[in-house]
Amino acid sequence: MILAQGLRKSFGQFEAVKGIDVDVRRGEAFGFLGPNGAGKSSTMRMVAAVSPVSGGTLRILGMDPASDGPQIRSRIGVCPQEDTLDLEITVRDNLFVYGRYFGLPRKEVRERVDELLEFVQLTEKAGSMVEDLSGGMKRRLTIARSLINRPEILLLDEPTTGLDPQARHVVWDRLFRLKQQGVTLVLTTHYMDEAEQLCDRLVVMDNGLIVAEGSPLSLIAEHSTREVAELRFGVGDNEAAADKVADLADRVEVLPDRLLLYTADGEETVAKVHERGLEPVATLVRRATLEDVFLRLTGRTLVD
Ligand SMILES: Nc1ncnc2c1ncn2[C@@H]1O[C@H](COP(=O)(O)OP(=O)(O)OP(=O)(O)O)[C@@H](O)[C@H]1O
Repeated sequence: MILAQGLRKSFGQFEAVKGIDVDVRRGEAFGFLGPNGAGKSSTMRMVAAVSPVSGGTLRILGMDPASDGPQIRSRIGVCPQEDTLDLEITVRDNLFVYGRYFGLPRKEVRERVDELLEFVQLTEKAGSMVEDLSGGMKRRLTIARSLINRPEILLLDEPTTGLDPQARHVVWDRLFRLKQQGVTLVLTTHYMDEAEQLCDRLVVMDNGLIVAEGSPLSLIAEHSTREVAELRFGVGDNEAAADKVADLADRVEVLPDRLLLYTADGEETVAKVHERGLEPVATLVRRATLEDVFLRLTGRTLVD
């Protein structure tokens, strides 16, 4: 569906994407995970055929965005990071006007709009002005709008940024359904839980480069132990404690507010920490996540 080889994007002297290889297959949910500024949006804009490629090759549905932009854009859907809805017209009219841009006949657009309102659970809000919607409703409307042309690929740039947990789950649920319907999903996110929930495969980006790729589970298996014991000591005591427990874990990370011990059995490790006479203020044993993968690969947390 999407094939990039050595793909680059420059803004003047600054290189935002420094040569990445990506291969997105039909029907999968593919993610770009990385912190702010990693180059995710720049990549998405090239894939959406709205930003020219600076180097390397890019094919979308087998076509070249440099020469086949309109054909590509007619077969993909784009849900941008910022809601770009028209605030001064109704929910229904936002979809209707957008559908007409695609040159669809009125009757067909009307039917499609009803279908999409139902799909994103906004039928009851059809006559409301957009400015009266909650953040989650606006995001669902933007998703509905991106689906008006029945796209084969849906590009979503940070689909749940700024939404509260409940609204995020509603968006995730709709995206799952789209995937079940066979739509290929490509999304960017800096939330590792979102990447784990939604993505079959993903690439981890940092500083314009791909630092790892695979399924969430395979990335965790490759770059982390199964469990992580998080220990909190008093302010400034984490470094000193790290030296005393280093041999208890496969790997130790010292973060400003806590110590992470990577180990096969977190509870057992915590017990051994106590046996050594150390008394953390708080302990937590959890399974490893993509956040741990990112930390391992870059030395930073995703939210730094
Ligand atoms: N139009 C532009 N002109 C100059 N620099 C840009 C432009 N667009 C992006 N950049 C820079 O390119 C880098 C990558 O930005 P990009 O938006 O692709 O990152 P991102 O991973 O999507 O992060 P975010 O989550 O913040 O959108 C950043 O340093 C950004 O400042």
